[in-house]
Amino acid sequence: MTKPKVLVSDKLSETAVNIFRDNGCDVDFQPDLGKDKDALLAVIDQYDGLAIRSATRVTEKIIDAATNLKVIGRAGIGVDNVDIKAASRRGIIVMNTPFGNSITTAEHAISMMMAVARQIPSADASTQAGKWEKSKFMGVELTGKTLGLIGAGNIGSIVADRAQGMKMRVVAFDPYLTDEKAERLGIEKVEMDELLARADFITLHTPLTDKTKNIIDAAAIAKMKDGVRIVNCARGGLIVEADLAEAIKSGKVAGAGIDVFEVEPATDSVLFGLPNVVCTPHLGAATTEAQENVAVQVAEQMAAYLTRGAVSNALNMPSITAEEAPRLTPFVKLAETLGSFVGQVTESAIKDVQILYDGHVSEMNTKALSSAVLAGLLRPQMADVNMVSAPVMASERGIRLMEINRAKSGVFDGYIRIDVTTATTTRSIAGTVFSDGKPRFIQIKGINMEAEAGPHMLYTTNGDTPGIIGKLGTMFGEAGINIANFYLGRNKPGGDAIALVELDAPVPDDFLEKLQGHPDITSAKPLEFTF
Ligand SMILES: NC(=O)c1ccc[n+]([C@@H]2O[C@H](COP(=O)([O-])OP(=O)(O)OC[C@H]3O[C@@H](n4cnc5c(N)ncnc54)[C@H](O)[C@@H]3O)[C@@H](O)[C@H]2O)c1
Ligand SMILES: O=C(O)[C@H](O)COP(=O)(O)O
Repeated sequence: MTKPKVLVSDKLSETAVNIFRDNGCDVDFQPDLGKDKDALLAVIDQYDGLAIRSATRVTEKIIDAATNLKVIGRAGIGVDNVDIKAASRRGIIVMNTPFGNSITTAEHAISMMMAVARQIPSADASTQAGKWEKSKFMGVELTGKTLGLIGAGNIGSIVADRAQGMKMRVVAFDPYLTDEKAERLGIEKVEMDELLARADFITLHTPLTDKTKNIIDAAAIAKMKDGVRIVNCARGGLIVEADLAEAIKSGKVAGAGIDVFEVEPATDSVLFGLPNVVCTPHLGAATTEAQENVAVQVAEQMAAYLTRGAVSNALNMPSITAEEAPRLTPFVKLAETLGSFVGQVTESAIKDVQILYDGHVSEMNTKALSSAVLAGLLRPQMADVNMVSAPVMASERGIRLMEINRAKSGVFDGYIRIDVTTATTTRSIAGTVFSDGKPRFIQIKGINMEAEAGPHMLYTTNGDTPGIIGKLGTMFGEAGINIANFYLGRNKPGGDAIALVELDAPVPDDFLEKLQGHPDITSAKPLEFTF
């Protein structure tokens, strides 16, 4: 088997290279390549994995050219430099390392807060310039002051903890912060306007999203206390730099610590040179410890996915641990097969997909299984869809997904049933996995049967009349088509009957037409399954 090939296109610790190699991947370490988008574009089709930090911009154009890419690994937290939508559509997993640099970044935010409180950079420059400007650099204490956190996730929580150690009172605005977590952290949850009105120091710890972009603008600054100090070690674009610059000049804002900029690298900024503005070049994650953490973690995660199918910390796919992967894999295959069956017999737009997980299957990673059902269902329409892209494709097509988990309710220890509804009908199929690890159909259209899924199958429906099975068998024989397996089922004597026929090769077109024109056969559909 050829080894997966990984490109490291940013400045990652070289430990990552060894981890990739030790875990069965070939790796190209080109730490400056990511900054040159044309160079990246020219080589990206050679790689199965791309490991990056924030300097590589993985645009839709890069993703379109990345015909072999399976995983993008961000050694760090923010993934705003990756077009996740485009990656998902192409079935490429995007993973990050959500905790590896959080302590380091929180410490940087605290350092910035202290540097701004005591004007340390300017005092240092002045002192080293031979001036002794003791009265010029009057600072403020942190003890007893109110810190307002905008965003109280991983980094915000650590900042809160460290600030409390310095006897600050901490309030936070974060719509997704639960009351229980706020209580556990010992912080007061407040609305944005209250935070702006009460905080002596404001630090930002949110991702850059449509909602957080420009969250600190002139209007927000106007609601702040006079003499407030602001720190941004999260993302450029959260603060409108021109508005902050005006507020610094007017004295409304007494200082700012800025690690991240609207445009990076920031070689020029309206904030440069203003009094008590402390700037660093996106150094939040820049410690030996954090860089080692994120490099090791991203390499382990990517290699685990490329060589063993384990998924962790993916932003566009449910996690699958290396331990559960072997047990889950046959059920993923089953889920895809059930989806594929219905996808192949459905020729109109799908509205709803209901997936029932019964018995022990309901305790598995059903998110991953649902992605597999959708992938199987959509593949007849979209050849390249996979478990990553299927949920996006389904939602873009307005397909509603509903999952039901249920305790064991029948003879099987566990099974999956899917009901797929179009404008005119609902199709239903159920299946399970036996100890041989192979998918079995156990019910089609509510009719019980037990059929092993094979690569080439024919599905027929007919009225339950005497002699039909013999007629079918004769037709196959006369056409010289060998039957590998023949499975039958009916809802009641004389009612609806179905047959699933496994063949050694795909059903020839002329034979299919003959079957479809036969007066005793209601429908005949060829089915192909890839395992
Ligand atoms: N400067 C650096 O080098 C550096 C290093 C690491 C992380 N970061 C950035 O820091 C940010 C936070 O990282 P994290 O690990 O704490 O992420 P996180 O996901 O743990 O926390 C983000 C928090 O922001 C909150 N949030 C989302 N939308 C919000 C809104 N509209 N208003 C208020 N809060 C909102 C979320 O509920 C969440 O609690 C990320 O953008 C990350 O990229 C920067
Ligand atoms: O989101 C992050 O992890 C930080 O912004 C760090 O970015 P960097 O890896 O480019 O330093």
